[in-house]
Amino acid sequence: MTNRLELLPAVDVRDGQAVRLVKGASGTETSFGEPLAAALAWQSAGAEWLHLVDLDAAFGTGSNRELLREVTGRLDIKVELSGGIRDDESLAAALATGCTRVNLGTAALESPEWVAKVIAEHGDQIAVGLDVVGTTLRGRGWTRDGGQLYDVLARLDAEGCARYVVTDVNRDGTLTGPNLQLLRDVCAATDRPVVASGGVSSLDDLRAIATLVPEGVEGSIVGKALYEQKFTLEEALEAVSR
Ligand SMILES: O=C(O)c1ccccc1NCC(=O)[C@H](O)[C@H](O)COP(=O)(O)O
Repeated sequence: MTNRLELLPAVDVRDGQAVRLVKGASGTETSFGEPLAAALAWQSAGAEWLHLVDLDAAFGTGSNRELLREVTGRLDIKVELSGGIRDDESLAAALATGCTRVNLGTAALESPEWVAKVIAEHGDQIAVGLDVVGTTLRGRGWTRDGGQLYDVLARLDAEGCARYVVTDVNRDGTLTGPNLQLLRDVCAATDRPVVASGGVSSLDDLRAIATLVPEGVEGSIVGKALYEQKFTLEEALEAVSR
């Protein structure tokens, strides 16, 4: 684990476009244009990671697989691929893009035996997204309840899960700030690195997340704040560099 907070600018793709949702809800999209243009802009600005999401695959409304493969192939930086990775076929396609790791969501809740198998097979290439409301997990593009956070966390820890991407669904895409207490609580419950996701609105939010690095927060995904130009990626990287 590094001492500096890693930043993962997000490109969430729906129907071929980069979009942002409010609270992860289908139908709340604001479009921000070409995914490849956004990804290349973050790379040029100094990003070391991209968090790239196929929202159609997550919601079961289609697939942007070819587009995500093209975007990943055009980048030199590390890519975390998310959305609708739920079985051997979708996992193989995701890993074949050359991404650095994938983020499993629904599958971790609905197919625990498969997830245990792929964690054993792929190790550090598998992260699990813990998308929560209170301490209840949400699956299937965040439309169904999926069990209790700390029960699932204990199970995944025992199976050797390498890392968690933790999202407070009610903060996601709202620019209302990260749920720092949730991040602290998850870090206290696991010795695995945690990637924070959802709600970042300001450089102070990123500085606040960065104070949790000693507790186990490794990185932060940033979406809407960058698209709405609350700050630039260069400013964000500078803010967490010390
Ligand atoms: O990551 C997923 O698989 C996913 C599935 C369904 C709905 C949303 C999903 N991800 C959203 C994100 O990862 C956001 O880009 C990220 O939380 C950034 O949020 P914000 O900074 O609040 O815009």
